[in-house]
Amino acid sequence: MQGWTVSDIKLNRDHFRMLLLVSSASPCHPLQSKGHHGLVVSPSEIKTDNGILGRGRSGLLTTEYLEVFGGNRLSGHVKISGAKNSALAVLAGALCSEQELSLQMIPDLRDIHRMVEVLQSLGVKVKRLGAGNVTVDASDIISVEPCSEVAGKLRASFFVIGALVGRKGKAVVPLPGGCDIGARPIDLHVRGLQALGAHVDIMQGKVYARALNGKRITGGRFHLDFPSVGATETLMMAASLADGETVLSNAAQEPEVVDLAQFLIACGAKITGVGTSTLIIQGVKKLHGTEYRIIPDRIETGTFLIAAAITRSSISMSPVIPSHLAAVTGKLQRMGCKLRQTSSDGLLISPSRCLFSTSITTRPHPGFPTDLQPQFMALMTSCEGRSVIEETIFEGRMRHVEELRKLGGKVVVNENVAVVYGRDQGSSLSGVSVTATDLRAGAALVLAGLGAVGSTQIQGVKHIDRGYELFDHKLRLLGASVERRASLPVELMTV
Ligand SMILES: CC(=O)N[C@H]1[C@@H](OP(=O)(O)OP(=O)(O)OC[C@H]2O[C@@H](n3ccc(=O)[nH]c3=O)[C@H](O)[C@@H]2O)O[C@H](CO)[C@@H](O)[C@@H]1O
Ligand SMILES: C=C(OP(=O)(O)O)C(=O)O
Repeated sequence: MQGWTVSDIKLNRDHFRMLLLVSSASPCHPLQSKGHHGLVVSPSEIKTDNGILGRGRSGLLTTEYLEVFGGNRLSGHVKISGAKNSALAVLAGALCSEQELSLQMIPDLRDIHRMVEVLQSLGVKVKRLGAGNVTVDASDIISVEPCSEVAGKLRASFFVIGALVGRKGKAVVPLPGGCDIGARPIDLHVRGLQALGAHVDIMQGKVYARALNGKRITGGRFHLDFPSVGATETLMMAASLADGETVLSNAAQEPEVVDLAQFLIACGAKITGVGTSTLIIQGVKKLHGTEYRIIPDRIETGTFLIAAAITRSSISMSPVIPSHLAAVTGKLQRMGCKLRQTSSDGLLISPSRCLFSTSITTRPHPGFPTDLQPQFMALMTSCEGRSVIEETIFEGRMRHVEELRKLGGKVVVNENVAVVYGRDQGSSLSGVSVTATDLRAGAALVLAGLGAVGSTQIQGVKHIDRGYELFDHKLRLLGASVERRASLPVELMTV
């Protein structure tokens, strides 16, 4: 196929939009390859002197940023979307089923789009029916190697290794991407698959796994040194289609792991101990079709609770499963927020004007979730007193600190412990341009902007779009002043 190259030209807005349309094609089916000199319009990456452009919601590529004017009080109700991390795991799990599946509450997110592309590259038929309803038909798997270019961009793509090894006896899966919050090795996935009867090699960025007997893995016993969410999910999928019994001990108990287990059970898997640290899985020959509804996103819920707290506003939200958020709501209550269930799945938060400092230590579920740590740090800068955060899950999850400092947050970090000084102790947020380095860091900066004086511009919106459905739109509906702005580059860089 012929390449599309452009050299030494200035592009006006229309040229640029045309190129963006071209470049919104799937990287798994590129429209063009690398040329000689000049700009190469690659589907995944367009370079400008501003950096690499992100993919916008409309399918166009733009360098977008969010502008938040702080100080608005929020009010009203927010609809919570389906859980990103459940939906991703269930989409991987869909590979286990030989019949069509009907999934509800699948959020419309960048990571979900990528996961769909990963499945499509394996021959899976996915139809988006709107309003979070999706059908997935993995009856005909034509490849056991997902498209590297997309799979390498998200963490959850790696989880397909379990489903493929279970269903087809082999898989070749690229090392995963995901948020840049630590080394994030995959040793537990690999050792677990070996314990279940697979031979695993890692070569040139790809993991090759195959059943030792050439056909089906056998199942086995595996103790996870750490209750890894992803490794538990990978192994649960593989074990569901193994020839024998599997016992996973020290398994993760996160609601998203439970959701995947419930989904697999609905497809005919035999799993007991769901929600505990020991999972016993009797392998079955095949899984069948089902209808399944994803749980509401507890991290999105927590983010909106913090949005209310940082603006000292009362808002309600649904659907919510309060038990999924007990560690978070407990902390908010101790800081001075009133929380009330308004219905079986509705939650109302009313913070007092003065919130007090607290301490959090991130832990596996039911402990405080690491995915809400950056957002909580933003909130702590607005409280009275000195708060302490200990991050124990990811060694690199403090990158938001530098950006919060630019906004006027006083935070001192020593290894994995951050001391956050409240507004009576030197923190005083006022708007400035900051950059999201990962998904939750981005959310934290938006929340900080809501509580800051003046205009905060958050660059790196592509990270936020990976995991929050219509984040800025939902905030606007609550009365926040948040605008998504596109900064079109004047000139594209040559490569
Ligand atoms: C797509 C998805 O569901 N992402 C979530 C999932 O990520 P993910 O599944 O990657 O997180 P894990 O629970 O596996 O990671 C937790 C810790 O275990 C370590 N580890 C993990 C696997 C392994 O083989 N070896 C190893 O050492 C990691 O480096 C990390 O320090 O759970 C995390 C912890 O709740 C969340 O923050 C992520 O949002
Ligand atoms: C870390 C996260 O996602 P991922 O594991 O996909 O990088 C997250 O959702 O906060």
